[in-house]
Amino acid sequence: MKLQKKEKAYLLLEDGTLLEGTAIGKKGTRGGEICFNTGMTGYQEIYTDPSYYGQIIVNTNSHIGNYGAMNEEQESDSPKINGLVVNDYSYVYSRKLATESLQEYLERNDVIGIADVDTRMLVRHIRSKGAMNAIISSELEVDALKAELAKVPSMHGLELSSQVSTNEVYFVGDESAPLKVAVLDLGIKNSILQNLSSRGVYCKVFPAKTTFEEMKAWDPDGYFISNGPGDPAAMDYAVETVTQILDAGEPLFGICLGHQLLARACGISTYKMHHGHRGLNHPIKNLVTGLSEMTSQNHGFSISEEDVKNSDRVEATHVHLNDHTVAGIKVKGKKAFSVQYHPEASPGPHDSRYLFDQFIQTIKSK
Ligand SMILES: NC(=O)CC[C@H](N)C(=O)O
Repeated sequence: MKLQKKEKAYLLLEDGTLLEGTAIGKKGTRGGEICFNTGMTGYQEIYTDPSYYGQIIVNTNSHIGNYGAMNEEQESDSPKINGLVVNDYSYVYSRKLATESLQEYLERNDVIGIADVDTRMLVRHIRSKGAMNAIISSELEVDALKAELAKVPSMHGLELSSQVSTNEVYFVGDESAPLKVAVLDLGIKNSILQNLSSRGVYCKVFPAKTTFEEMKAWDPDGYFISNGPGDPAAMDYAVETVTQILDAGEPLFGICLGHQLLARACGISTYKMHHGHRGLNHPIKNLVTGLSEMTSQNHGFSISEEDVKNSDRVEATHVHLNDHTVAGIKVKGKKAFSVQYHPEASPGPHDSRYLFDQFIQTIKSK
């Protein structure tokens, strides 16, 4: 093992909180919205989930890096987080299948991070003060850092999907599969596409700003609206696409950002949560079956409970048992439904994968 020389890094929060730690990953300075994920495993899947684009992630699990990194655990082509905050960082790894250390992986992919931070204190701080911007630096002193932090845009009102979506159309699955689904890529995770293709779905993945007419020209059996980063209130272009899919009466399934956009297309407003839901053990109740499921979550916006209650267009199908936020909806009289959480897991429990089967049943009943 190469001996690591410890270099200082700072983490500065928008409310003035300043923490000192050790620089990890690539050296440099980068800001974003700070949020925490409570998952005990799956760090590489989290860092490569494009929904985290623009955000600095704090892992609450205190040991990070100890099982290294490997290609099969990428949820997109590279890490998408703007920064990483951890407590006990491991430069060595002890998993046979891993191909490199987390340090090699982060350096190679330009991810800036800080270790040796009291993450328990930091998480309690974010949980009581709410989501805010922050900046990590291994090169600037505090005054210069304050000036850089002031330039970091607020997540409120930010459109980010078009920056992480594919530029070119591509296909996933077997061309001779029985079903064809048009996928609107707003920052999609690989495991969603795997969950569809392994169930006999041939997927054509379209860039974020594709219109309904362009997708329809392929003559798909159904439409999927993906997860992704940013504020759904800044995505009228995608709300328009979803509205047209609904008007055409086509089967539609949305996950996370896709859920928020389906809600907006039905006149339900979205709002920024105090500090969001990010972890692998969020309890959800399915209001149709009465059964509960443990879910993987990653969202900082939510759809209005009040609007859903008063809506004659949608009904709630799932509720989050910790705070009673709406976790799933279906559109009355349509073949369209969505969930706020991640049935594909990766990382996380597999309780909710039945939703992919439900989508396929919905398409078949067309
Ligand atoms: N995972 C997602 O799709 C996140 C959706 C949205 N960007 C949010 O933070 O709520």
